[in-house]
Amino acid sequence: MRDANPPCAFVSFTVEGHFFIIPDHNEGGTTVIILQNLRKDYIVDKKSITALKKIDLTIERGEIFGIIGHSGAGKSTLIRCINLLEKPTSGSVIVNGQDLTQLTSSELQTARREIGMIFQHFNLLSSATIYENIAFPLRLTKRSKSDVDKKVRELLDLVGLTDHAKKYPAQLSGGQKQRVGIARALANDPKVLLCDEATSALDPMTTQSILKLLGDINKKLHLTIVLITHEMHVIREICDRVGVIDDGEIVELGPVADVFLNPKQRITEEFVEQVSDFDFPLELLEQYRVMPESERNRHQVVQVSFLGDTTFQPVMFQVLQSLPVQFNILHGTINRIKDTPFGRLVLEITGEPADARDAVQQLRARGLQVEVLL
Ligand SMILES: Nc1ncnc2c1ncn2[C@@H]1O[C@H](COP(=O)(O)OP(=O)(O)OP(=O)(O)O)[C@@H](O)[C@H]1O
Repeated sequence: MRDANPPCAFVSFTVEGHFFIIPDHNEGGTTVIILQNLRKDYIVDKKSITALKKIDLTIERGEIFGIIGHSGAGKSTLIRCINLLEKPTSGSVIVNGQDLTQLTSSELQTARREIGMIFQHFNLLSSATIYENIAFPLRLTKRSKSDVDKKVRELLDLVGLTDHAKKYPAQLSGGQKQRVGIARALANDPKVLLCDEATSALDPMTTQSILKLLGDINKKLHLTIVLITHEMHVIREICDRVGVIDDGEIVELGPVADVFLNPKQRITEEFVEQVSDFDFPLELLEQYRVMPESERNRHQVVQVSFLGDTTFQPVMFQVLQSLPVQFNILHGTINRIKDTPFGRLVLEITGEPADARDAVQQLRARGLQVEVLL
């Protein structure tokens, strides 16, 4: 599990009130993106619209970082600030150790080769073949014809489109077009891939296959991926960490599993509910509420959440069997958050109230998350 605040491979210092940040070459080089105090105002009809207020964010090399938010929250502006397609009003954007806001336009052009990007509507050249679409960014770097050919064929193979090289975009499905977009974005071996709602125009099956491809590429190339989405299942499927953006601010940030298990903001709870397949019928609790108090006190209903290895370990049953209580499973599911198994059970614990409380404490002491429902 990664830290919410990953280690930084940059050193920062202040001289005469000015804040400086430079790469620390003695470190392993784990930090690839730093956004500092980022603000973006758009001016429309002489009125200012604040799209980003005060964004501070650090993204580690090799991680898949998701940004989720509702329409208008500032997601597109934020991701487009990372390659300076949008110029921030203030703040710094440090990618691969360079503050992009300080570069000349030709330096920025060079720096952008290290930052690939894919888009919701693919942005392919409709009059060029798939081969030519992928070759396009390579030709801008003055590579030899044979180098270009070798690289295009490697990329076609990577995204599974070797047999489609001679086709035109209009002859491909949406998923295949996005594969071309991915191949084109990877042509110059970028260190970062930005995904702007890359699966929003695709059906669920195709979305899965594109997310799988992005996950595989992340592992194979150790590529840092930043994606924006309004769909929590995308975050759950491939992201390591997530930032929730609301009204231009990141209101919650952390490893995906933590955010799923313990959402702190109402907006995050709403996003988590989008993908919740844990529909415990709350009316089941009614049968306890109508019991005489003396009998009701002997029943406790708890929801136990498991993450990672504990999901398949008999920890819970060992604890409950060691105490003078009986238990009964009322409801349960097992799912996955990225590669981590994640389970939830609703249990009825029957026994003396003190023993039931003891059971809850012992479960918590073993690292299980326990919420008392009744
Ligand atoms: N080019 C622009 N000119 C003026 N205002 C803009 C521009 N782009 C975005 N905005 C405004 O900035 C705010 C954030 O927009 P942004 O597109 O970044 O949000 P978003 O979360 O990506 O939304 P969506 O999911 O609908 O694309 C909104 O109020 C939007 O109207």
